Amino acid sequence: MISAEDITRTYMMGLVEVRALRGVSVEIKRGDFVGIMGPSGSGKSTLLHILGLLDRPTEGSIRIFGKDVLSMSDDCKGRFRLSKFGFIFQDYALVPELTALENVILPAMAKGLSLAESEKKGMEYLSLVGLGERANHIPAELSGGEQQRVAIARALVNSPEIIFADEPCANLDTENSRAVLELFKKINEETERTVIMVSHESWHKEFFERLILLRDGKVSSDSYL
Ligand SMILES: Nc1ncnc2c1ncn2[C@@H]1O[C@H](COP(=O)(O)OP(=O)(O)OP(=O)(O)O)[C@@H](O)[C@H]1O
Repeated sequence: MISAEDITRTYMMGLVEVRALRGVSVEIKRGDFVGIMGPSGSGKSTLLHILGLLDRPTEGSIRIFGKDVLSMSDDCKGRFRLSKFGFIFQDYALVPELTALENVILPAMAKGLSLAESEKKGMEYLSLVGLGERANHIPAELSGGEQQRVAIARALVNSPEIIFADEPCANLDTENSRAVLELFKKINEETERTVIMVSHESWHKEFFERLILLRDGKVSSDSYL
């Protein structure tokens, strides 16, 4: 489903070259629950952003659902992301002035659904993450764990086939982290959604089905657990 070959990503910091990825090849199958782990600076977020089409590699090729995604225009990539991908970031990235429901429906409205349809779907996903009763609260009135669950509902609202999560538990305590991981596992098992998640907590491994370890911008191991 995702086939990435020989991905490199070099950043220029003035005259200094930072080689974040040095030739990464991965094949991700439909329904995989993949953890990407490795030391700080090993290239985990860079790889996630590249696979999620939020960043371009310096070299390499990526096919997603058989499409050569790197040759797409930015507009086309945007539409592709909106219909096929859901993103969850460590800082939740919610709009502070909007209610939980209004935040959740943003991708559905951007995709062209009517307000009524978007709200119906939004409520469905807020209920799925256990926040049906908090739909009219703004982020400041919710705990960190609740805000992350709103972000998860938002990532799911367009029924994406692939969920990309960049350290989604970084700001959560163990109990809330476990709730988020259990939710991913449930979504993965019940709907065969692919989940690709960056983490640096070794206990998260018990939830993953497959673990890709990065070291110095390369894959140091890749195995089903
Ligand atoms: N926008 C950027 N400009 C310059 N260098 C960058 C940029 N983004 C990442 N890097 C560098 O690329 C390397 C890999 O970064 P990346 O964030 O992918 O690592 P990571 O494994 O996710 O790290 P962490 O666990 O600390 O978040 C690091 O050396 C980082 O400093």
